[in-house]
Amino acid sequence: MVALLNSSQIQELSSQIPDWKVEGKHLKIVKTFKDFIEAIAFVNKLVEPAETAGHHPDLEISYNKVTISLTSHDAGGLTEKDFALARQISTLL
Ligand SMILES: C[C@H](O)[C@H](O)[C@H]1CNC2=NC(N)=NC(=O)C2=N1
Repeated sequence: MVALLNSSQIQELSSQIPDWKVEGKHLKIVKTFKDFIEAIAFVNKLVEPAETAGHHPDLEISYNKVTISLTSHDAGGLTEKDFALARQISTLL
């Protein structure tokens, strides 16, 4: 299991991904698409990087809006894995 990050590490890493918000033990971003089809197409693009990383986002889809929430369930908070996946997801947005 990867180690939990401390608050100064979280502050430093989150400054590199300004589109994402730190909300408690999660990194969050909300992205709006043209319609449900495009929202789902985007969600499908997350499968490959998540499987490769062995780390998976929590997803909420509401019509054309996708909320992505990242946390390390096993560690009980934010780890380097969450930031690595957030940086990767940002390249798809
Ligand atoms: C065995 C496997 O590595 C674990 O079940 C993984 C899978 N993906 C995961 N993803 C996230 N976000 N947190 C986890 O703790 C987690 N655990």
